[in-house]
Amino acid sequence: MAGDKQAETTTVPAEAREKHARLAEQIEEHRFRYYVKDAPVISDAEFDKLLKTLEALEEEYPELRTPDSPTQKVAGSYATEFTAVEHRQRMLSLDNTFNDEELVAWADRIHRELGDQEFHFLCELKVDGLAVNLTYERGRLTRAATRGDGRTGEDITPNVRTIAEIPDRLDGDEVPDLVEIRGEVYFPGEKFEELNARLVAAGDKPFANPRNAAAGSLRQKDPRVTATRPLHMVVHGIGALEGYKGMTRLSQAYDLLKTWGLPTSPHARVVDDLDGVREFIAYYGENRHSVEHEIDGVVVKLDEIPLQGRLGSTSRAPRWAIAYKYAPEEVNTKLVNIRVGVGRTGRVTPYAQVEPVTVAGSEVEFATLHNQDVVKAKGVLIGDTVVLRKAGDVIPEILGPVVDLRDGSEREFVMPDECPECGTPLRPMKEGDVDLRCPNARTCPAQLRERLFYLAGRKAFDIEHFGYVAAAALTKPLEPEDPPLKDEGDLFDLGIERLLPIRAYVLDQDSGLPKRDPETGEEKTALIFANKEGGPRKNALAMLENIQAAKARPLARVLTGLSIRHVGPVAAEALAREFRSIDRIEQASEEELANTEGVGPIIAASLKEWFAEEWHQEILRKWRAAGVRMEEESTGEDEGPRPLEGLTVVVTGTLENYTRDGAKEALQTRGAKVTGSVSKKTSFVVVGDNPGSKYDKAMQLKVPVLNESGFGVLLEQGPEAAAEVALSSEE
Ligand SMILES: NC(=O)c1ccc[n+]([C@@H]2O[C@H](COP(=O)([O-])OP(=O)(O)OC[C@H]3O[C@@H](n4cnc5c(N)ncnc54)[C@H](O)[C@@H]3O)[C@@H](O)[C@H]2O)c1
Ligand SMILES: [Zn+2]
Repeated sequence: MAGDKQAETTTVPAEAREKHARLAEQIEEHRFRYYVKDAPVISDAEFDKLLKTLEALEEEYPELRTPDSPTQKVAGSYATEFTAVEHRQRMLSLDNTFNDEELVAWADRIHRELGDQEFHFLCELKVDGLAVNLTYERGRLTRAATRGDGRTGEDITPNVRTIAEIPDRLDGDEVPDLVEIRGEVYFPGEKFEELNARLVAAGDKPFANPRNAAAGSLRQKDPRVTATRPLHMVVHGIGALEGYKGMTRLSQAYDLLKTWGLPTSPHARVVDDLDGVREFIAYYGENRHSVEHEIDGVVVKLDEIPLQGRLGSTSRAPRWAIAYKYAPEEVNTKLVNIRVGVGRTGRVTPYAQVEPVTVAGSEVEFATLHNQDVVKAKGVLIGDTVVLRKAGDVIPEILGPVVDLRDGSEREFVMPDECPECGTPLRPMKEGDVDLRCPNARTCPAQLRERLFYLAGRKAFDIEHFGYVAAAALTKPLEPEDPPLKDEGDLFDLGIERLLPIRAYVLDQDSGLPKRDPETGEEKTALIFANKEGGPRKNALAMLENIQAAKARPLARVLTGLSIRHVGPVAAEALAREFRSIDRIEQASEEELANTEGVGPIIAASLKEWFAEEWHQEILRKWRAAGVRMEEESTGEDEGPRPLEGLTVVVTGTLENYTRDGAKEALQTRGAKVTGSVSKKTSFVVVGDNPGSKYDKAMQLKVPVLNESGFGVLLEQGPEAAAEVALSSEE
């Protein structure tokens, strides 16, 4: 019986054996593309899944776990362009964990092995680059090599010598006879696009992501090419060591390496227990992008070097260290199309439409591309498989193409000459600008739709039930041909009769594209405001009611709703507070506007431009006629007397009894205008400690200057009394 049982467990079904062989071959192929060609065709997450599948298969049929299996080896190989060199001590990989349970299991095992021994965890960042081994003999860099298969790497000494951060000679007299320094070479993310732009311009292959760029840049046949690449290194370990004693803690060894001039990481941290490790993991999970290099996780190590030796290693990884991997932010997907969108201010931007993929927990179908130069710089073609990245809450972006998967059917993106929504020829925003713009601001359906959507949004009129679909339907219905809104001027005159017959596409707010029926794939159209019986929908009536209610919104919101360039909610608040009516804003000189705190010259110019446009004036006329608020209503609190009306005051330096905002408010509630710069028209300059150049300017222009007690006089007794106590340049 016992014999039978054995036979059962050791017989691997042919099917499993074949599956194993197939997977192993695929894995080796991907490793070759990744480590030797620096051009993987699948994402790391996909690759890890293949490896996990293989591991699971070997778990089920341990017989398959031969020393040759990809699960048992340090991944990697070496290319024939380089001379093969043996590492003195093997370069290992790391075991991975993806959750707390696995981390606890790893730590438990250490506790078991070490018994009562005290030990510490050293937490480091897992730098996403490629491993290098630097050999220093008597303080001189004699060789640099890639990891290769862990025993044999590629000699890349001349290339590594081009990296400024890596010293040719170690500082200090007390250096070992021989030491192998292990570290990670990385390519900084913010330089990545620039590199691809250069490569594409020269007709070369762009890289898919910064990690591949690091590997590809370092592993150049010609080190002069490497020298042009902004490579950096972080030290993360020590291999062979001869003629040096007394390294007992890895963290202290790093401090020592630092004194030798090696680039150690400022982020490593020693902690006492797993809670400390968890904190470190959580912190960098949140702040993953505040670091100078890409990270794909955290590496936790046993800090005590002698104890590391006691734990030892498997054939591929040390037992005294483990990598905790964060959720992947990069996936591969197909670039289905590059479309162009028209924004609220008419800016026309290309964006990528990709085959929907899930990344960092959400489904992504669109990614930003900014402008046509960015599309070129990234070197992506329509139809490419691309690496898409979604980092935290940031809008998804395309890193680069997977060039090796091209089949010739891909095509280049061509920026259209005409607005995709209204056909107007596009123009640069300003002379020499890359960004193009649809100049048809008034009636371009895209611009009007975006303006209306913004106007109805939280920051402006805040009109409930007036969403993107309604904005689109009111400006570009399928039926009737004539839209109820020519521009936003007509908004407050809308009545239900005009709305009922409207049929339109149901638009997706993110893309501006019609939503599709999931079954038929057809673009959805609907009667937007009428119900099946042809009567008004509840939502439509509520929307109309809310539109009417919105007429009484505070002036700042009305201003925001006008979509004047650069005038967002903050500037609108400043304008409303200062001028208190649209008429007064219009009548103010550009200089007055520019001198208003929170406004400035750019907004001032933009306001002047806006008011000069006839159709904008018509919007104001119509809104006024409809009863939209055009003046700030005086609130109870600041309705008191305004003894400082007509004065312009500048506050500079630090006051003892007032914050800057407090001083400003005290002036404004009394009717004074507070500006940021001193001119001849300034009535008073209030100076605290360390006033700086505004004080000098006041002296120069002979503007009365008040110290803090003089400021008190101004507030309490008014301008005449204040003038008496003012300092002036005569004194
Ligand atoms: N997309 C593909 O086709 C493909 C193919 C092969 C491998 N890969 C990816 O490569 C990785 C596997 O590579 P691996 O076997 O080298 O293991 P690994 O990258 O998961 O971990 C080992 C390596 O981490 C590096 N490292 C970074 N920071 C470190 C630190 N602070 N301390 C110690 N080491 C640090 C070292 O270079 C070490 O060799 C996986 O992410 C895998 O997805 C992808
Ligand atoms: Zn247009």
